[in-house]
Order: sequence, then C-alpha cells, then structure tokens
Amino acid sequence: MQWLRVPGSDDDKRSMGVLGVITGSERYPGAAVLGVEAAWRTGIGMVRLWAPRRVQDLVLARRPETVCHALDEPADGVDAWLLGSGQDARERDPALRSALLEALAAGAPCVVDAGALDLVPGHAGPAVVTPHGRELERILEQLGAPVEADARMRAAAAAAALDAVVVAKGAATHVVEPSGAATTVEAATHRLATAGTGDVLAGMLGALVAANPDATRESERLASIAALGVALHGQAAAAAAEGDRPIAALDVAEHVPAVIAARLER
Ligand SMILES: NC(=O)C1=CN([C@@H]2O[C@H](COP(=O)(O)OP(=O)(O)OC[C@H]3O[C@@H](n4cnc5c(N)ncnc54)[C@H](OP(=O)(O)O)[C@@H]3O)[C@@H](O)[C@H]2O)[C@@H](O)CC1
Ligand SMILES: Nc1ncnc2c1ncn2[C@@H]1O[C@H](COP(=O)(O)OP(=O)(O)O)[C@@H](O)[C@H]1O
Repeated sequence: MQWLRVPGSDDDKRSMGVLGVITGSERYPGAAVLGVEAAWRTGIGMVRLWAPRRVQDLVLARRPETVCHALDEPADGVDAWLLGSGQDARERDPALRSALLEALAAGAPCVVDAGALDLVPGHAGPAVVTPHGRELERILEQLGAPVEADARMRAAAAAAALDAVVVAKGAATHVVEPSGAATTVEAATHRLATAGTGDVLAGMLGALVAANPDATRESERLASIAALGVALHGQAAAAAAEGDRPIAALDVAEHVPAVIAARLER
C-alpha cells in the first residue's frame, strides 16, 4: 500500500522516519499526548518532542519511547515537523514562537495545526495545514482573502495563497492542493465529533509525512498522503465506535494499527 512503510532488514529507527513535534502547552498539554500517541500508532521510527516540562512529563507517562527536548534546545535531525496542536497563538511566548518559526523555515515538510496556523506564511518547505471551519475562516481573514460560501472553495483559496495542501476538516474533509485539485473524504462515522480527534489526525499526518519525506516535494503526492491519513483516521474512528458506541480521541489512535494492518493485507 503506497505511503504505508513496512520496515525491512535494512531499516532502522532513522530510516523509518523521524517526526519532530512542537505541540501542547500549559493550557492544552493533552493535545501533545494525543498527537504523539497517534504518530507512534501510525508507524514511525522515532518521535522527538520539543515542549515545556509539564507537556514532556505527560507525553512520557503515556509514551516513554518519545525523545524529549526543552523548547530552547536545537531543533534538528528530523524528517518532518508536526506543529501547533494544543497551542493558542494569542498566548504564545517568545521561546515557542521562535521554535515554531525555526521549524517552518528549515525546509523539512511540516504539518501545521491549530495554534501555529497563523505562522504558515513563513514556511520554506512543503506544508499541510489542518484547519477546522473557524480556523479556515481566520486564515482567509488574515490573508485578506474573501471568505467564500463553499467550504471546498475556501480551502482552495487558502491552499493557493499559502502554497500548501489544505486539509479542511469536518464531516466531509476536503484535501486541496495549491492548484485547486481537491479530494473529499467523507468521515466513516460522526462519532469523530468529539474533542481531540483533530489532534489525533494531525499526529497521523505527521507520521505519514515523516515516513515519506521525498514524496512531499510534489503537491499531488503530498495531498495523496494527507488524503490517506484522513481516510485512515475515519476508519480507525469507525472501528473504535463499532456498534455505535461513544468514543474518546485516544480510542481513535488505539485503533489505527488494526486499520493499517487491514489496508496492508488488501
Ligand atoms: N485535550 C486537549 O488538549 C485538547 C486541545 N485542543 C486544542 O485546543 C485549542 C483550541 O481548539 P479549538 O479551535 O477547538 O478552540 P475552541 O476554543 O474550542 O474554539 C475556538 C473557536 O473555534 C470555533 N470552533 C471550534 N471548533 C470548530 C469546528 N470544528 N468548526 C467550526 N468552528 C469551530 C469555536 O466557535 P463556536 O463553535 O464556539 O462558535 C470558537 O470560536 C487548539 O490548540 C486545539 O488543538 C482541542 O483539540 C481539544 C482537546
Ligand atoms: N460531524 C462530524 N462527523 C464526522 N467527523 C467530524 C465531525 N465533526 C468533526 N469531525 C472530525 O473530527 C475532527 C475534529 O477536529 P478539530 O475540529 O480540530 O477538533 P479538536 O481541536 O478538538 O481536535 C476532524 O478530523 C473532523 O474532520
């Protein structure tokens, strides 16, 4: 299955992809836990987290295999970045701002969510941005672009202006390239409408991008990776919610490995 890497005898933790993560904050530490958990569950060689101490501690309690750094430690040695989940741009301190800007300017592919969306215009490498409806409106307002009535057209306007793949989230998620080419993924269950599932999606996308960094240089392939991540996320949620049971965001992450295994068997 394209984009789902399976390690072979020549692989090691670095060749399988290293994801750098700058997510979470004192206010929203859980978003970092959700994204890191989802990244590991999607199949990745290594996850490295740059975050305040409290965020590190909570992530390590859930996933001790994560390599943690203080926000002011040098940010390098990664294949891709996951930025912004669990952060609020209005409360961002200078250490966080400079870590995010450094990651965006480094040229590695970036998945940008929530509290880092306002910094996307500074990106140097390939970028996937993951706004929900209100965040997409805010991006267009910040860019001075008209806010179209149709969600897919809004996503296309943002993708063109930002030169990024836009994943416009909702019950139907539109994955749109800067050219305007779009794929729509209908969620496999509406049980996804619960807090933190977007943080899980961002972690999954980060892992898929870090495992396939060369492919991200072409928008069409980057969008294909993003659309796969959205589909897997929906399928994992449907598996977690089997029988229409209520789910929480971590349940989605926990069902990702089985969904990937089923895809690989096809
Ligand atoms: N456990 C954790 O750590 C969690 C951490 N999280 C982190 O919290 C941070 C803020 O997240 P957030 O954007 O959801 O902010 P929140 O203040 O609720 O709304 C701000 C504005 O947006 C709107 N709005 C919201 N959702 C919308 C939608 N789908 N579609 C359309 N509009 C929507 C809403 O409008 P309203 O619906 O209230 O009119 C309001 O005006 C972010 O960093 C995230 O990663 C969360 O992931 C939860 C779990
Ligand atoms: N009614 C719905 N049906 C299906 N999926 C939904 C629905 N509402 C939201 N989602 C999905 O749930 C996730 C919510 O992400 P987001 O709005 O960023 O929430 P959070 O910030 O709490 O993680 C997205 O993947 C979105 O596509």
